[in-house]
Amino acid sequence: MENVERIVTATSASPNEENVDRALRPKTLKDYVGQESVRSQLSIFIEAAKKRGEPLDHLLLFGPPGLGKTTLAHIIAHEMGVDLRQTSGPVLERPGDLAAILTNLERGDILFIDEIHRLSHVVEEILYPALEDFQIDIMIGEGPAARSIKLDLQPFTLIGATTRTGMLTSPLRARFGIINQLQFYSAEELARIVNRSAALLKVKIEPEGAAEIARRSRGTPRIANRLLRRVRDYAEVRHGGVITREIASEALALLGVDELGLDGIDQRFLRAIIEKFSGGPVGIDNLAAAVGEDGDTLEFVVEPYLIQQGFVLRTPRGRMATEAAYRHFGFEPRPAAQKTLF
Ligand SMILES: Nc1ncnc2c1ncn2[C@@H]1O[C@H](COP(=O)(O)OP(=O)(O)OP(=O)(O)O)[C@@H](O)[C@H]1O
Ligand SMILES: [Mg+2]
Repeated sequence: MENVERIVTATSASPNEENVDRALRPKTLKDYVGQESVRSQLSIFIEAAKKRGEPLDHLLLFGPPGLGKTTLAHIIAHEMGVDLRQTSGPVLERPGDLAAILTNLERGDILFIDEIHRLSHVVEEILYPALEDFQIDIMIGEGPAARSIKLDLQPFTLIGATTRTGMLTSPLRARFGIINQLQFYSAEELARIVNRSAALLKVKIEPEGAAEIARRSRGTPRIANRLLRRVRDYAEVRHGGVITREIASEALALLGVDELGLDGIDQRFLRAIIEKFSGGPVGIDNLAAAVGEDGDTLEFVVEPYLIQQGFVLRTPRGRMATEAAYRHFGFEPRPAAQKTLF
């Protein structure tokens, strides 16, 4: 069962949800909503690479969970007309695991490594010459008889995805020709995504219903699609299936998602800064303890959206709640709150 309180957390929860993710994934760059600058850059790079008959440059995609990194990797493969091999940092335990994949790639193929910041050092070292010269050095045999041999690879494209670009080593980062950051989506873009998903899922939805879901989706397509499915359940049981604005709004309130799309963790996070730490500044570890959540989750999943929305400031001395956060919870802003900033 999905935990209702965490409904707007973007992390993909269950294998079942991954199936839905896949079914709702746009297949072409044209159907990929939003991310204008990334999209227009990529379409030029893709066209140029195709004209030259060369593989695309290695590409790094980063941004919070659920914004469409995996989707984009698949779209690029589709647009280039090549196959995509998907793996992830933690899955590649030994150099041999990666070598096996690399030597099986065909010319122009895409290797997609999710959570690339979690590659182990020894595996990462295999990757460097592979990316640069399409060659790998592997050790054959053991002990004194061990020797290293070079293997040639077919030219390929690496697409790395990460939520935490800061954790990438600089040699690895330097080997990407293209680095793209995905941004949170606007409510209008999310409404387009909700309408598209509703059509695919054969859900009846009014434009205001889609807009309501979009507004409360934390700028994140995965959350928009998840909320759509929850609201659909509610509409089917209570209202004969059509999602109107009122029904969306009622259902979302029931799910603990407030008018701005903030869920249980967001609310506890902001309230803790305000109520337990007098508005901050407070370090992420203290906050994690107060909220009962893992610090990394707070920093890389919860906080980015709250910062983007102007509820939290990240300062050298820690996190601070802004006036907007005080007002959102109906508190009088702390008089000194803004002054301590400077
Ligand atoms: N630009 C987009 N247009 C339409 N739908 C999108 C877009 N981006 C993402 N989606 C939808 O959101 C879902 C989640 O996207 P995706 O799995 O690509 O996110 P992700 O960035 O890889 O997340 P994670 O960091 O958790 O791996 C997909 O199923 C897809 O349907
Ligand atoms: Mg992904």
